[in-house]
Amino acid sequence: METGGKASIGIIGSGALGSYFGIRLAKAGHSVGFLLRSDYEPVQQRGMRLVLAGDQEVILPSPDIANDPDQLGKRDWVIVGLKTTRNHLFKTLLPPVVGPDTLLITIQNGLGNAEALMELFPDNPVIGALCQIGVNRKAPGEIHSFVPGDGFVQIGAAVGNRGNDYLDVCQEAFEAAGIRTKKTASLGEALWRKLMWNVPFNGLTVAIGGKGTDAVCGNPELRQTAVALMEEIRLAGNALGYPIEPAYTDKLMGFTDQLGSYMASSVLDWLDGRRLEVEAIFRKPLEAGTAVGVDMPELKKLVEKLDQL
Ligand SMILES: NC(=O)C1=CN([C@@H]2O[C@H](COP(=O)(O)OP(=O)(O)OC[C@H]3O[C@@H](n4cnc5c(N)ncnc54)[C@H](OP(=O)(O)O)[C@@H]3O)[C@@H](O)[C@H]2O)C=CC1
Ligand SMILES: CC(C)(CO)C(=O)C(=O)O
Repeated sequence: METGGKASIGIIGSGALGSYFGIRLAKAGHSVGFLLRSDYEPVQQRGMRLVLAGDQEVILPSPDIANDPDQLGKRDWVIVGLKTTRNHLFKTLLPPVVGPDTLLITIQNGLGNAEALMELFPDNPVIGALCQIGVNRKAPGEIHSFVPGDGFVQIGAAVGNRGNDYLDVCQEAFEAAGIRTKKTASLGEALWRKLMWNVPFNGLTVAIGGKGTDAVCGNPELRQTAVALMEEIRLAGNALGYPIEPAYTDKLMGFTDQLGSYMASSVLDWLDGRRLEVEAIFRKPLEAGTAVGVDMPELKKLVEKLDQL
């Protein structure tokens, strides 16, 4: 797709976050096809809607939907919004929509997603999009954004991949669709910085029975554990070559204090009985940090706890 042009986009994993991107990009004039599973019939009848934090709505009365990836056909871009627990489905869901030049964009949390895409499609451009966006699917095809202003996304190319050539056009299309987008020269560093928040706050809030972030921030012992987890991740990131400064821990704690009772996506999964993304968000960082000699006792305990749930 040329700068300023419109892309043909497939959304594979049209849940909360995938639908958020798809609805915004469709409204901006791109040709977006959504792969749906359980939501297919209700969305066929009622369409899709995005309810923004101030109650404003973006409505797609008749979105282009499919319940089989073959019906979507090859796309210019494919946005992957599956939970990482479903990454084993890449090999069946993606080949029908991915052509030789299709840009693959993973909007998933955690480690290993871009790599899994590159393993299947070694010659395709791959971009990781790390979302500081908070959305929830309250009914089929009905997505609620609960971060005022919607937050933002950080995009970066996977190492050794031609995704770099697509960052500008991707940023431009996202911005034009109302998705605030920053570029990063190091997807790895951005991932480890994001893990510094996801590990303590997605993990501890589940481990204590599915609570908001204030339950961790407001309890001295849990707060100390959250800081210790952040430090373990930061040091692992440093050992892997990502220069994350010590002050970043304080910055994230200060930011989280402002959130009030925020329910991380893992808490919503846990409360709804969905599988937790333990591998991508917790176990892979533990393995990667340990492999470069960083002691991660708090993360080890957290993984053991999450495995028992
Ligand atoms: N929600 C958020 O605010 C944020 C989420 N993230 C990350 O984004 C990723 C997606 O999260 P989220 O959108 O919340 O997850 P959801 O569970 O809402 O979405 C996942 C979607 O994948 C679909 N799916 C699963 N299996 C198939 C299949 N075989 N065929 C077709 N569709 C399938 C599900 O369909 P079905 O409904 O039928 O199960 C569901 O719609 C995760 O990695 C998460 O950590 C990151 C930042 C914020
Ligand atoms: C970015 C954040 C904190 C939600 O926007 C998230 O990653 C999550 O809830 O899992």
